[in-house]
Amino acid sequence: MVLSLLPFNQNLVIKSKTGTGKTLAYLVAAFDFLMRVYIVDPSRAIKRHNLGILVVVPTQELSKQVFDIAQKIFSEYKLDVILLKGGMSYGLKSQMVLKNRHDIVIGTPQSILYFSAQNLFFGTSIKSTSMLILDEADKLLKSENLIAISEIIKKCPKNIRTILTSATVDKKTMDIFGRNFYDYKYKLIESTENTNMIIVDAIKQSYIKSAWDIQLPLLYHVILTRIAQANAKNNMGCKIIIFLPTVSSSSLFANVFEVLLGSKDNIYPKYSSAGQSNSINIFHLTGRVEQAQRTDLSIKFKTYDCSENRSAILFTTDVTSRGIDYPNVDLVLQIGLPFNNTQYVHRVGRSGRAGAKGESIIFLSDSDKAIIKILKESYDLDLKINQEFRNDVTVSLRHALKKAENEIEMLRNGYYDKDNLIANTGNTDLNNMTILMQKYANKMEIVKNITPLHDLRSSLSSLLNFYKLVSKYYEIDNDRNNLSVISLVKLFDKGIKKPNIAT
Ligand SMILES: Nc1ncnc2c1ncn2[C@@H]1O[C@H](COP(=O)(O)OP(=O)(O)OP(=O)(O)O)[C@@H](O)[C@H]1O
Repeated sequence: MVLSLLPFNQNLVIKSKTGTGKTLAYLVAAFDFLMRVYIVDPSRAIKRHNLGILVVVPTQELSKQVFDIAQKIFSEYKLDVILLKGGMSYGLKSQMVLKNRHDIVIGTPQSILYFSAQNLFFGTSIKSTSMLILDEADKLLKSENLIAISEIIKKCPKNIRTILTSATVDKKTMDIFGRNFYDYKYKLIESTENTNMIIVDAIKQSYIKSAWDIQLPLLYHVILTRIAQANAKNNMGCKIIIFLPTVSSSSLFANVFEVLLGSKDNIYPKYSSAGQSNSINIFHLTGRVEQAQRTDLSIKFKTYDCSENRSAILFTTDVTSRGIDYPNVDLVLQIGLPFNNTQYVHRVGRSGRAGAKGESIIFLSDSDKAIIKILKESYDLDLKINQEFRNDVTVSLRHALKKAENEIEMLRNGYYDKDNLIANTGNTDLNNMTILMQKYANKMEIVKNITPLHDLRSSLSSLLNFYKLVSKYYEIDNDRNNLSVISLVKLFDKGIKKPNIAT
């Protein structure tokens, strides 16, 4: 679509649903533009300190992803693509910029500003930029990034050509851009007539009613059900992304599921059901993970091979919600609320990419319900309750969990034959909630003993802070909600001391 509008003489705003190929579209448009610049003024193509295209993206992961695609297009024509990535030594970055031409430079606002301040040559070359691209423009023009973007734009020439893109770019974004930077005329390219519909139809969306004191066992049930269903079909595993509101809560959940499902810390390997423990890999990626490790994790999850019943589960925060293209993600789960309606859209859009089918389920406690109305109003989206994991499933799960915990209590007090209990947990019949919860409760004993109290504490206070922050947006009753979130502690009640959390 973008190509059909070429040659163009205008700024572009590219808006299309998540996962429909905006990156390639803007890179091809940018490539075409740069070729025209070089034909009109061949000296620009050979001068070392001219910058052709500057691509600004919100995260390091996204900058690497755009770099990989840009290299495929630009390198064919011996054009230089430079990635300003975090964690590179200053000397190495300097060398790259000095040695190479600057046909296309990709970075986050922070890496671009850092490097332009540190390196005189890059600082000078940015003044000659021909085209500026803001990928995930609505995110980049939010208050937290606005100062940095403003600094970058001040360094660029006044007559610069621009491309702004995102699935959720809207008039408000364009107004912010126009008001703060240029008196802006642009050509809007939209891939859909119904501008409200931002999520592709191929993603099946639903919600599950889930109070915080049941989140972990219910999540365990949902994950194992989906994996069993995938295994039954051609021995394939699942790729699942699980979003949590904060870094600490995502760490807590990742650590718990590492024990519940992963191969590490599997203290009693013989209790794991056949083919399960070694075939589920837990990944954990947040902004607090060191950059080199983040890149490594990201590549491993992206290229994960789900054949032979192998599954990968990524616990993450919004660092992964925008633009990141992990192919073949079967399921996106959200525990609790996203920051706002656009974050919901971007998270869901990690599934169902490039025409693939996908699924999204959000776990909502009673206080979280306002999001259903907000999604209806903003995107005309009818989020329906999930029929497979309805209330009666939660009720029977609660019942089975209580029974399993009582059994363990009896075992602890010497009333049960340990081997008898363990033998039950080896059963793989997921339809049998009693057995499933026995298995869960048994593993949770390990979790409770190894989870540091301070992890539980920091996870809870981060959740409470997050909900306080978004309570106005979602019209949440803070006091009621706090009690609900704190009930997550119940899941850790035995084995470790209950923390005293101030509300
Ligand atoms: N012409 C094409 N034919 C087939 N696949 C394509 C085409 N263009 C892009 N893709 C693939 O589509 C997937 C999604 O592309 P991309 O990441 O650019 O989506 P996006 O629209 O930017 O999504 P988001 O809004 O989530 O950032 C990628 O795996 C990409 O390789």
